[in-house]
Amino acid sequence: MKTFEELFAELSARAAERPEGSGTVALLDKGVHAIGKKLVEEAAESWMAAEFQSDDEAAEEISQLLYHAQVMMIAKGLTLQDVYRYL
Ligand SMILES: N=c1c2ncn([C@@H]3O[C@H](COP(=O)(O)OP(=O)(O)OP(=O)(O)O)[C@@H](O)[C@H]3O)c2ncn1[C@@H]1O[C@H](COP(=O)(O)O)[C@@H](O)[C@H]1O
Repeated sequence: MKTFEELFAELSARAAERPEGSGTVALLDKGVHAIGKKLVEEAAESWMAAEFQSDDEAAEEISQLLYHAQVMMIAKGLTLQDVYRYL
C-alpha cells in the first residue's frame, strides 16, 4: 500500500531513471494523447464500476484513474503543488 504522494515520487523516479520494463516509462513515451485516452478510459471504468460493480472493484478502478492522472502530470511537468493549489 502507498499514498498518493509516495506513488508520485515513485513515478517521478521512473521517469528520471527510465528502468527497463517500466509500464510508466512506456506510457510516457507514447505521449499526452495516449495518456489522455487511458485517463478517459479509466474515468469511464471508475464510473461503471461505481454504478454496477462491487465497492472493491470501484476502488481498484479509481486507483487506476489516480495513477493515470499522475502519469499525465509527469508528462506535462506538473508537480503535486501545481495541482494542490487548486484544491
Ligand atoms: N499503480 C499503478 C497502475 N495502475 C494502473 N496501471 C496500469 O494501467 C493498466 C490498467 O489496466 P486496464 O485493465 O485498464 O488496461 P489493460 O488492458 O490491462 O492495459 P492496457 O493494455 O490498456 O495498457 C494496468 O495494466 C497497468 O499497466 C498501473 N501501472 C503501475 N502502477 C504502479 O506504478 C508504479 C510503477 O510501475 P512501473 O512503471 O510499471 O514500474 C508501481 O508501483 C506500480 O504498482
